[in-house]
Amino acid sequence: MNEIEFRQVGKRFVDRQTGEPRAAVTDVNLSIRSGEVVSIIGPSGCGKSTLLNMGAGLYLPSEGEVYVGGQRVTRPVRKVAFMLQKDLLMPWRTIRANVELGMEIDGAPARERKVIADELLAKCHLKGFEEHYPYQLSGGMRQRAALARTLAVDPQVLLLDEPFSALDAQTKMVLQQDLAKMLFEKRKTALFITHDLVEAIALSDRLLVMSERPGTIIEEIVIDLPLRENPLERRKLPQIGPLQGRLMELLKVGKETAELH
Ligand SMILES: Nc1ncnc2c1ncn2[C@@H]1O[C@H](COP(=O)(O)OP(=O)(O)OP(=O)(O)O)[C@@H](O)[C@H]1O
Repeated sequence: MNEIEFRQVGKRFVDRQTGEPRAAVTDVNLSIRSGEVVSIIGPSGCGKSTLLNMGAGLYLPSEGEVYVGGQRVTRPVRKVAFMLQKDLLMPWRTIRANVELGMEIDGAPARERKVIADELLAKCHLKGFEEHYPYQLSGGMRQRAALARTLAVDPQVLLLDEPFSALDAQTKMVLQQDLAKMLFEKRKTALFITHDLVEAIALSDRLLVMSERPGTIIEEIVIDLPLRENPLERRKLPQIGPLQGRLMELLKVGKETAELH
């Protein structure tokens, strides 16, 4: 079954300079099967976040339709969780209370919330930090807490907008490993945005490459490699280099700088 589907989706925003509507994305068609992890890569400003916002029901498409779990998305839906570069933890709540937030809104009993939150925090290597406040944690630990909070509501679909881009390289790789493992074990569907080409290859079943604004999908690349549940090992495969090279060609990385010289 297709868990996420975009049918001829376009989105226009009013241009701040001209006051006229201007297309941010155009004619986007994509289908993501249940349990698949798909990454979107593309130049800055091509509309990646706009696509994710439409998937989450935060923006409505100007044209076309978005479906999640077979249902048309017209407002934020419960089965979709969003994770951003900023952890958005509430500073006045403990880490456990932050993880419990979504379950609290859903009306889950306190005992059940605590069991689920503590289990997820342990999986995210935050055992012993349940009673700490966000300011007492490092950036990487806060992002782990944000991941635990995202998973606590047991969403069908995860929309991840550059969740690790603010982290240092080593912390990022460890978090990718945790995320990949959990997505694999729980058979979650995920749509992931990143500027990091190796991260995209290491984590995904498939990549969608977007053009410059107005963004549309110009290429689909199936990552026919093992070890999706273990990106630390997948990174070491010899196919990674050539795949990265192909993506750099598609994104014309370095071409503009070369022209300047
Ligand atoms: N709410 C808005 N109002 C007006 N213009 C917007 C709005 N949101 C996005 N845009 C414009 O739409 C285009 C696509 O933005 P978007 O943030 O989706 O791109 P992106 O590919 O995620 O960028 P980046 O890689 O830099 O994060 C940009 O030119 C942006 O300025």
